[in-house]
Amino acid sequence: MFDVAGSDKVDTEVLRVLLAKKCMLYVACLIAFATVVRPMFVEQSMVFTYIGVFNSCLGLSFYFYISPQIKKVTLSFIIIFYSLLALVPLLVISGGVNSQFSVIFPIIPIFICLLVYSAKAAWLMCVMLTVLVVALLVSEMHLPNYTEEIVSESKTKSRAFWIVLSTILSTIFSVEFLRITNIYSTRLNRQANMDVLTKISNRRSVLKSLYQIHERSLLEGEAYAVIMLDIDFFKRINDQYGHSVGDQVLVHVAKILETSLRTKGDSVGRYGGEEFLIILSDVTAEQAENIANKILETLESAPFLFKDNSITITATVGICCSEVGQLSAPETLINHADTALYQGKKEGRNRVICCQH
Ligand SMILES: Nc1nc2c(ncn2[C@@H]2O[C@H](COP(=O)(O)OP(=O)(O)OP(=O)(O)O)[C@@H](O)[C@H]2O)c(=O)[nH]1
Repeated sequence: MFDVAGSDKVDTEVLRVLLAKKCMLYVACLIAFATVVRPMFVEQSMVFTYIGVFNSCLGLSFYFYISPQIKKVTLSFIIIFYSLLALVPLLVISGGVNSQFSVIFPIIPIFICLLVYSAKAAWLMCVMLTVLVVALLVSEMHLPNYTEEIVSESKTKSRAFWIVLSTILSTIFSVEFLRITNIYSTRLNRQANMDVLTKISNRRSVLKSLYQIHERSLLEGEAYAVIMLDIDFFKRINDQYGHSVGDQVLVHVAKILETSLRTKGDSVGRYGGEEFLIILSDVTAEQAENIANKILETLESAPFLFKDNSITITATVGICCSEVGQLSAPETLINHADTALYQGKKEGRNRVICCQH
């Protein structure tokens, strides 16, 4: 039953890093392939072969170096560094600004946006490429002409201008694309984690918080509490006032629960139907029991007002606290809290039961 929250651990960041890693392998293989095949069709200096071998080896070493744990900033720098290290010698020996390889420039910021998802990295690459074009332009008369091609100065300048312009344009478009996809992904993420009716976290999201709190508690040696809260005789409210009033009661309860908790460290979500899951971080069993009792008092003292009716709401709570040093799996704590909740229902409802595990 916890598959959804568990699979969230493999988040989009990790997938992006794996994609970047794969791209590094493809680029290395492509360069190696071009290094072997190109001389079969075009007469070329051995320097191209040496650069090709160097570039594919460099790409392969980055492929092995990149791991899912790598930081976004490091990955950005690797891609920028690799692009420049691969391009500069190639451009120097193949005609500088007039090289056939300079057309690759505008594609690089797009790649960076797709792989690292960083507008800053894309702009940094754009600036580096512009500096490179200017440096090649300035140093042209000082560098030996390996291609022995004669291109007029005005044509070289015009080419440099268009390369820089298209690199800037492609950076603007890719950064804008990134901004729009970010807006959509934030919206989708919010929808995927929110309960449609009560607007608090849904089951998936609260379970995710549970795993996060569990992992933090393991690291910091703190205890946490899992609380299952179920509204008493909710079916009667539905039957007596209708489902839409039942829905509003759920919203009312969700609001009370949300305002009763600390904004930092605690978490509440709708677990299903009229059942809510609350996670309290860094608490003792006694503190958790006090908080749960307070929540029940608040619920009872804040009836749901509907037309001329006042619906008093009570709930039953089952609590299970983790033990420092021997933290049970979150699943076990939920099962124990659930058992305590049903014991509370059997004993007459509107009460808090702490599990003994
Ligand atoms: N209005 C509304 N009702 C819901 C929703 N989800 C579940 N329910 C209803 O909640 C009721 C739960 O009924 P029971 O499981 O018998 O629980 P109860 O009446 O609260 O009784 P106890 O839990 O034993 O105190 C059912 O009638 C469901 O149809 C919802 O989203 N909106």
